[in-house]
Amino acid sequence: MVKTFKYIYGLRFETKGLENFQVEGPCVIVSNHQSILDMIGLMEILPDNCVQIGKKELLYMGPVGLIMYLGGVIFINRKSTSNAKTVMSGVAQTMLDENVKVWVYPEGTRNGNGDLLPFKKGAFHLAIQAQVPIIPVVYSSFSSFYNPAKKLFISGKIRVEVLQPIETKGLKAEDVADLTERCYSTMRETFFRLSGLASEANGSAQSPQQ
Ligand SMILES: CCCCCCCCCCCCCCC(=O)SCCNC(=O)CCNC(=O)[C@H](O)C(C)(C)COP(=O)(O)OP(=O)(O)OC[C@H]1O[C@@H](n2cnc3c(N)ncnc32)[C@H](O)[C@@H]1OP(=O)(O)O
Ligand SMILES: CCCCCCCC/C=C\CCCCCCCC(=O)OC[C@@H](O)COP(=O)(O)O
Repeated sequence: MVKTFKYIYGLRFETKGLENFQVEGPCVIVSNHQSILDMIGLMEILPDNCVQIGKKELLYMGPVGLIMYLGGVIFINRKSTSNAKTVMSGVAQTMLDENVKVWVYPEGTRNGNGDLLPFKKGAFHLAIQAQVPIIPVVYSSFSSFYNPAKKLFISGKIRVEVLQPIETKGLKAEDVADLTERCYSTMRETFFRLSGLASEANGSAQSPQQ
């Protein structure tokens, strides 16, 4: 049902690298998060046996919260790191026992500012604790067709790339920072390339013709 919104809003997806989802066993999928429109992009490529990590406030969104709950979304309290850590440690064991993939938005919030926010570390702890690969997924910038501040929402194309899995076998908790940084730079580079944007050192992005 969520996928059908792409026809209503005139969104086209161009997807590359879906074969990278063909890993044996569970994995942690990380992707950038610009807006609620990401839910359409999520459903466009969602692999089988995959659940998402979501903020607990979403559980209270009436029928939508109920659908998410029944769909297996794992709710975390972002205001309590210790609570979120406890939940995610449980997830590491469950994903192995039940062979599920877990989808995390490592920016931890929506960001439509034409760049990626620094990544939170939960997804990377999870992958290392479960010793499963990380699969980065990058969606191009929505800003050419969707910008709430400018009251812009027209039809547009979203490029999606599923990148090659990053192995975590043998990595330990002390490797989380490096792994996070590696994943962040690969995804940021891909984001700028897919969006046709030139990156700037201060984090804001400009299109080459601007
Ligand atoms: C009509 C039909 C409708 C159907 C619709 C169906 C839709 C499908 C549902 C889709 C749901 C989508 C939901 C999207 C969202 O809600 S995004 C927001 C929620 N998600 C997240 O926040 C995930 C990303 N966040 C994290 O991973 C964070 O790390 C978090 C675990 C939450 C902790 O937060 P915070 O304290 O702010 O982060 P830090 O990363 O800075 O961590 C602080 C220190 O703790 C250490 N840490 C973190 N996690 C762990 C862990 N698991 N184990 C051990 N240690 C951990 C981390 O290393 C930091 O310490 P150091 O600085 O390294 O010393
Ligand atoms: C003009 C907007 C058009 C909306 C198109 C909707 C298409 C999808 C249809 C129904 C799906 C409803 C599912 C709602 C799930 C919301 C997930 C989400 O995006 O949560 C925000 C959360 O990650 C971060 O929250 P904050 O950015 O910190 O607060």
